[in-house]
Amino acid sequence: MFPSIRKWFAGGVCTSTAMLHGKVVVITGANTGIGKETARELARRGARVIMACRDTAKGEAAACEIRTETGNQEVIVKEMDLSNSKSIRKFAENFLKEEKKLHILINNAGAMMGHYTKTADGFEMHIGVNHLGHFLLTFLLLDRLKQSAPARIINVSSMTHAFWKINFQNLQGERWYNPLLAYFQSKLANILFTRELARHLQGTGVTANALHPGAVLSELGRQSYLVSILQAAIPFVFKTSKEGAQTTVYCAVAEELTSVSGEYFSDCKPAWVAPQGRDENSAKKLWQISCELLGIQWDSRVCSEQSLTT
Ligand SMILES: NC(=O)C1=CN([C@@H]2O[C@H](COP(=O)(O)OP(=O)(O)OC[C@H]3O[C@@H](n4cnc5c(N)ncnc54)[C@H](OP(=O)(O)O)[C@@H]3O)[C@@H](O)[C@H]2O)C=CC1
Ligand SMILES: CC1=C(/C=C/C(C)=C/C=C/C(C)=C/C=O)C(C)(C)CCC1
Repeated sequence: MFPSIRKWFAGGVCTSTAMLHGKVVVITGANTGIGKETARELARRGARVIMACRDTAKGEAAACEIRTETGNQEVIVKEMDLSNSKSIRKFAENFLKEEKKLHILINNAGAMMGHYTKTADGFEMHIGVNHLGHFLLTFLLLDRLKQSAPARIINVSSMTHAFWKINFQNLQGERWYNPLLAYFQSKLANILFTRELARHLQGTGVTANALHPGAVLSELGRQSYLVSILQAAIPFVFKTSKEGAQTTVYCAVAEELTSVSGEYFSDCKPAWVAPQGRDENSAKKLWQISCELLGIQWDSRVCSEQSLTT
């Protein structure tokens, strides 16, 4: 009985055997948890994997393990702190100098905080790292993705997007604050961003999809009492990080998703999106506010080039 219950909690498995020789992948937050297991699997499939990590020592330890296990020496660590737009711009600038192709961008990194904190740019940490950091990174790397089409952008969101809304009157939590609600808001932002991004990318050969990895026994709860308690109290309902990486790997490699864009997946299949994640007006409003906060103009070639030098 127990193994079958455990198998149910383990969730969907990516059955595609597609290999990725000659493909370049960027994964944020790849030093641990779901990101590390995604990096391991894509390296095993032959991709050149750039692990974008804020702590390069932790990143190098993970990369070394992956290189040894898979025999793929093209697993590279680069520094990027999503809580600092200067660091994101520096990463993108170096990447564009060094890499001529980018086929898969996986916006995986995620912060879950226990109290109010701000990024170096003064944004509330959840919206700053989980949404705005990835929004800026995607903007800076988009031309390379378009040049490498067919290409894919994958945003790791969460089922918790359904538990809250985008509070445009209190986006940065300055009026009142709850860290868990701020996390939920940022995961909803991931879905709305994906939706609007897919619309912008129509006809470019670049797709954008979002996903829920499942409830995963990773380091995500390190600063959240609630998640730590859940992980300790009911560990059997949580996936391992390898199980949690399956839907990301599916979105990255599945042949049937080549021209699927703007969708949301869980357990390697399409999943239900809460009404607030399907709201086009919110998606457009969030897009516009994100551009304003980051000082970027998405559709302007001139600004896109300037943004790399400022
Ligand atoms: N675990 C779960 O149950 C669920 C997770 N998710 C999502 O999955 C994704 C991966 O999370 P998971 O593997 O579980 O969590 P982990 O905490 O294990 O991994 C998160 C990764 O993000 C990195 N990160 C955090 N802040 C920053 C930053 N400022 N700049 C760069 N990297 C950063 C971490 O780096 P470092 O090690 O240096 O802190 C780490 O590599 C997240 O987006 C999360 O929201 C969604 C639903 C459920
Ligand atoms: C109890 C229980 C569940 C546990 C859910 C949990 C523990 C979710 C954690 C989500 C997190 C941490 C999301 C982060 O973005 C399941 C698996 C739905 C199945 C039904 C019973």
